[in-house]
Amino acid sequence: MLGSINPALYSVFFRLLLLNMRRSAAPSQLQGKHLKKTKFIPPARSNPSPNEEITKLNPDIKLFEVAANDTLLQSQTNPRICSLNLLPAEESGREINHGDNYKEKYCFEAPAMATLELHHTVHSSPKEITVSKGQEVEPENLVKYFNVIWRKASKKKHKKWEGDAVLIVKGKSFTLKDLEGKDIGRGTGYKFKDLEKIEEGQTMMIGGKEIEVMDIISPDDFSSGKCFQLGGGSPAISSSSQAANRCFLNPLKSVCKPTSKENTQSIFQNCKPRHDPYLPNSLVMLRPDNNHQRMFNKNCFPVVDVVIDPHLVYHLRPHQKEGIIFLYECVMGMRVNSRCGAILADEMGLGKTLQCISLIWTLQCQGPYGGKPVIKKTLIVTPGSLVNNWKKEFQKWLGSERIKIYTVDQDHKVEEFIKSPFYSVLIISYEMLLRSLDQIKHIKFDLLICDEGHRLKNSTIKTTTALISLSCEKRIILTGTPVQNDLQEFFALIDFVNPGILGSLSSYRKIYEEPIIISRQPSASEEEKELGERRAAELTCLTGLFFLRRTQEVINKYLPPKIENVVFCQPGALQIELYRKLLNSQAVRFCLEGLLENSPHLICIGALKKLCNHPCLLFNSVKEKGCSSTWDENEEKSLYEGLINVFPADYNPLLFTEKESGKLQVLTKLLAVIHELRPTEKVVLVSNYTQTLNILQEICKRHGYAYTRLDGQTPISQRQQIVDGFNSKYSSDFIFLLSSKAGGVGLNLIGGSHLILYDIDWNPATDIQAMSRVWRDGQKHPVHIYRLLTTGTIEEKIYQRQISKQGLSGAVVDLTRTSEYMQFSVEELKNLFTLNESSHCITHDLLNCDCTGEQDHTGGSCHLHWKEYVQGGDQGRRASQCCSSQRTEDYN
Ligand SMILES: Nc1ncnc2c1ncn2[C@@H]1O[C@H](COP(=O)(O)OP(=O)(O)OP(=O)(O)O)[C@@H](O)[C@H]1O
Ligand SMILES: [Mg+2]
Repeated sequence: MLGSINPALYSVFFRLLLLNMRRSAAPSQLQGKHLKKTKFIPPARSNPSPNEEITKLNPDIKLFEVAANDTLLQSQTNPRICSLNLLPAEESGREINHGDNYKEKYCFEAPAMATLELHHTVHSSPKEITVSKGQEVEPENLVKYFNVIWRKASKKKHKKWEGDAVLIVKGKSFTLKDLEGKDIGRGTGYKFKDLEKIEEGQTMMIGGKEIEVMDIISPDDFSSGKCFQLGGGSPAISSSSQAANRCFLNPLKSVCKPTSKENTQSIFQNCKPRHDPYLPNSLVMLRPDNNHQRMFNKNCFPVVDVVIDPHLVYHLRPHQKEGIIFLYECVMGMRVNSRCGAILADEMGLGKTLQCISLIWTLQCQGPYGGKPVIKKTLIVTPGSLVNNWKKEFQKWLGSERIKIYTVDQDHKVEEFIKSPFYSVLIISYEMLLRSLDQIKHIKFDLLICDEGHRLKNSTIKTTTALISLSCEKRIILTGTPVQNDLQEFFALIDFVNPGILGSLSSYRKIYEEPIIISRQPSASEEEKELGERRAAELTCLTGLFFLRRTQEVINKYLPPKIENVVFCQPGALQIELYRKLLNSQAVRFCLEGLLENSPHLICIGALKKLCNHPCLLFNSVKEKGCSSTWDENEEKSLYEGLINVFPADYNPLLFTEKESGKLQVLTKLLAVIHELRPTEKVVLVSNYTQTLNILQEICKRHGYAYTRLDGQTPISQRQQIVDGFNSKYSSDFIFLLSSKAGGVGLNLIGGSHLILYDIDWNPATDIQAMSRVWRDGQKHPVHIYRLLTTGTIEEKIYQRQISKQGLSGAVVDLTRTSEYMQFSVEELKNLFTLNESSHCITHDLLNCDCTGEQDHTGGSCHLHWKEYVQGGDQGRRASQCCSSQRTEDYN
């Protein structure tokens, strides 16, 4: 009986396992200053004129060098740089609050690569091996690297150099690589004496190619890959990147050009910061350096401080201030010369929306040159469920008068936005964007924000190609779960925001992906490992300039505590019998023998997962397919054959009972306890399947719980209303039924303080996203997360896989990856297709926990066994495990 449940029982309700699953990403490395490299200059013009020298520093060509070495140009006197500056000269060194870690502006956390762990370890450079005779290294092992230019051997009079290359001399052999990393020449058997003598300026014939040695490359520059970035025709400016070239256009040109002399004068006279930069808490953006001014301030407007609206600053958390500075510098092309893209990959709930709103509001009203606004129109593309959430956030932070927002839905077409001069921000879902692309293409957007942008990981999908086709060069991707375990997908995100910055895909593969992947293989040699690590560090360094990720730790102190519980539930009798039968089916046996084609294991896995949720979910398939005579459904037939006899003869799936599913039984008890003991608190109940949500909805009805529901069928226009209704303190809803596919990302469900994940996904990122819906800014109560797992079944195995993957990678994984892409070995399938009935909880057994798992809970005694340990490196997080035991029968 509900009334008789002891409150203490609430806390020890089930077998618990608390695991803190994420680790902080380590900080990125400061990008070092690169030495200026000799470039590919045709020999006849080997003494460049001063102008050419400047051309060499054109960011299009010397991208990484200039990005890291801004001072190079600043120190030069350039008469074209405006000297008119309304602030006194000495002011340039004044104290203005540029945010907490302003000084370390390039030290934000870099992208953490999950499986490939592309991060952070900058290893000492490989020992330099030279060919000098005094050394004891065997000649065959000596390696030297050179920048060279090359051309085919020819007797023609007017020969042309064809390009830059890297010459690698090892012992008696050499390899010539172009700047995309491809081998373009090889040779062996050379006299050691000849190779030993190679020096700058020397020309020689090697492998049918004439080369001229430009300079020596240090082993460090070779292993980091820098020597490939800096040459002429640098991959950083590959032809794939039209947009990259467009970055050099003056971002202000459409909004900043003064139309008349008077206009110019008035700009000069009235030009002052919109907000006072000297107030104690003012947040002032970085002033453009001389290089930037030369590029973007063609009209020589006075430089004015850009100051974030104090109204916003008042609310901003420290990490949000840093985030705004980061975004500002990225989109203004101040971090990587003339590249205007950024990826803000803060973990869920850190307020990426507010950071973007602050940026939009700032750029729309201000600019560093003459105070003229940098942008006019912004396009925000977001999942359907979040369109109105964005609008609401704009209103929350800026009210409805400051900025006019237009959201597109069935009844509000893009045409309205085009016709009206009032709106400056267009918010649209990814689906609607594709439908309205023709109209959208004709609008000039100055800033593009792609929320939950991990979906752009594939450059060939329609959404990505549609967005790439928009001419806007200031692009921001927002994501709480960036693609981090696949280097190609990572490339797609990077290339979307800063097209061409990593070169072409083929050069990226040769220079970064291949060495990194090879270095991770167990068979990798020391040399390969070292090379892979160096390339990974270099890649992290480059992308870290415009990739920012902070973990939830930064907001911990503003939020109430969060308690994560993993609840292991014993399966019901019907479930066990059906489960055994499924595992004995011909389909499963064939899978284990590798005898069937077309991934039949996915059908088997799907059936087992349904069964774990509730046997009634399987009944219809069993009835239809188990008895079907259609040849096509042979595989499913062989899975379900004979199962119908396990169900009671008069079984009616509509009249399902709680007892038939261990998890459902636990769930109903849990809901009852929460309802009784915390009557003012609400529950978010999440499933990956609509059919399961139907069952959960039926449970709500049976128990008289007021509920609301959001799934894929809910019209987009109604979604925010449903969310607002639930979050309102006046709402009588006790339960929010949520489909993780439809509403797992981005939603704020702070009205609920209990979140129950009814089923588990293969991809931990999906679960983490769903779990982050309630533990967010604005939450008033301590948050309880419950993950329900059926003991001994496939659910426990998936959970273990999740933990081990996260443990290994220490970072999130790709949100969009589903089981269809998963490969299983026969061994893994054997493990998945086993029912462990002998143990109460195999996960608990694997943890080697001291607790016996056999506590007696009668009388409400709480026997919890705690272990605390520190995970990770310097920023190691506290993770807690709590093991307790309870059989579901105890609650009958
Ligand atoms: N400085 C702040 N003070 C108070 N509330 C804030 C602040 N910043 C953000 N919030 C609130 O926190 C909630 C979460 O913010 P937001 O939706 O922007 O998170 P997010 O980073 O986009 O997370 P997700 O990756 O899940 O989409 C919102 O309700 C937002 O209004
Ligand atoms: Mg968001």
